[in-house]
This record gives sequence, structure tokens and C-alpha cells, in this order.
Amino acid sequence: MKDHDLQIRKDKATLAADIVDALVARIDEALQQRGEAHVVLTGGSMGEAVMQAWSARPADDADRSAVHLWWGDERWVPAGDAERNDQQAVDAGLKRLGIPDDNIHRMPAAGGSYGDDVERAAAAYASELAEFDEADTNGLEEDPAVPTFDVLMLGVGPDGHIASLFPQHKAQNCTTTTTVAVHDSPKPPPTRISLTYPAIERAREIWFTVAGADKADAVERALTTDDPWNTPASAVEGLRATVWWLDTAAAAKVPSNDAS
Ligand SMILES: O=C1O[C@H](COP(=O)(O)O)[C@@H](O)[C@H](O)[C@H]1O
Repeated sequence: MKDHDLQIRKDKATLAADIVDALVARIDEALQQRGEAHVVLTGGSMGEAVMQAWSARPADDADRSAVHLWWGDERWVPAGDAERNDQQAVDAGLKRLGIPDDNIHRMPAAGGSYGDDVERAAAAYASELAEFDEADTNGLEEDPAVPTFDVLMLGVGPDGHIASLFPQHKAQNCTTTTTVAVHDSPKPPPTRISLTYPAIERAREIWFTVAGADKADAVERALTTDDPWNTPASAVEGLRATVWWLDTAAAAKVPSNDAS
């Protein structure tokens, strides 16, 4: 069993609310310490639940002009398509957060500036990430050209995938760039863009956000094995912390799964 921080809650709604409380605290801390905050959103069911909980918080007058949002992966369909992770975030309340549009770093869409060229689109997102690469990493080792993310959230599929890195899929082998175009995804839609492992691991904190009984086996494998090829969620750790935010159903096969 890995020495990761386990945060287990009784249900998905409580889980999402507590994730958001912790996220807002991390963002405030990053703004105070470094003057800006970089957060990576996940798509999927927990991406939606977290965004709903975040956008439902009472409005405050906090300055969010230095908060940047990124995505860990995106589905290669046109802008505005309900399958897109960014569109699901918008539908869940993204625009109510008060974060400037220029700081919301969406992955390119099919049929947009890069037409149907998903490779070029992935490379363009890598360039956008590189614009926020810092020279001063506050003592952390520097490597891939991405901002050092303060919190990078990852949903986990029932198969153990994270972002759009799927079990036994060759996109996992891409370690020389920070983004990868994913073809033949086993989960629809078949074409996607994903951060690669080196980019994902450039995060002070990685937060796995997982709810539901169908994820319990994947969570157990991720916490007890080091086998990225078969369970991508077993592959990554944050630079300072790795936190598993689980509801009791997703934590069913994890030892000491006391909910609060
Ligand atoms: O397709 C995707 O799936 C994963 C997991 O989503 P879930 O709905 O099973 O929770 C998600 O993390 C990823 O961002 C998304 O593109």
C-alpha cells in the first residue's frame, strides 16, 4: 500500500464539496506565496461534480485574475460539443468562478484553428503550457516545459485510466513531449488530446478524485501496484503530495477506509 494521503467521504456530494474547500485553500496559498495559481481540471464524472460544487459557492470578492485553469485531457470533437470536457465544465458553472477567460486554457477543438490535425493541436497546447514555464521553480527540480501546477486533479476510469492515458495504449509511451494526440481510445470518442506522464508529474499536488463502486478495483490496483502499462493511475505522484479523494464506494477495497 502506497504512502499517499487518503481522504474518504461518505458520498459523492460531500466528497466534491470537501475537494472544493481544499482547492480554494490551495489556490489562496499559491497566490500568497507565488502570486499565481495553476490548477489542472479533470473531465468525466468527478470533473463535473467538482465544478458544480465550486460554482455553487457563495460569490466573494477575491481577486482571481492570477488563477489559471488547464485540462489534463480533452475529447477531440468540435467546440461546444456536449462530449467535450471544457463544455461539461461550462455547463457545470465554470463561468461563475470569476476567472478571466484568458486564464482558462482550453485544449483545441476539432474543426477549429487546426482543422482535423490533432497532432498539431496537441503540439499547440504544449506551446501554450511552455509559455507558463517558470525559470524559478522554488527549489523544485525543473524539467518539462509546463507551469508547476499547484493542484492537478485526475479522475480514474474503471479500467484505471487517467487523463486520456489508457491501459496498454501506446500514448503512454510518449515521454518526450508534454502533450500527446491519442488515437483509437478504447473509450469514446476515439481521438483525444492528453497531458503525458512527465507533464502530469510536474504538479506540487496530484489529487485523484474518484466516486462510485465501479472504480473500487482500479483504486485498489493503483494504490497497491506499480504497473502503469495496465493501470495508468498507479504511475504518477505529486512533487509534494499525492491525495486520493474517494467516496466510500470507490474506497471499498482500500484498507482503513473510514469515511468522515
Ligand atoms: O473520458 C474521460 O474519463 C475519465 C474518467 O471519467 P469518469 O466519468 O469515469 O469519472 C476522466 O478523468 C477524463 O478526463 C475523461 O476525458
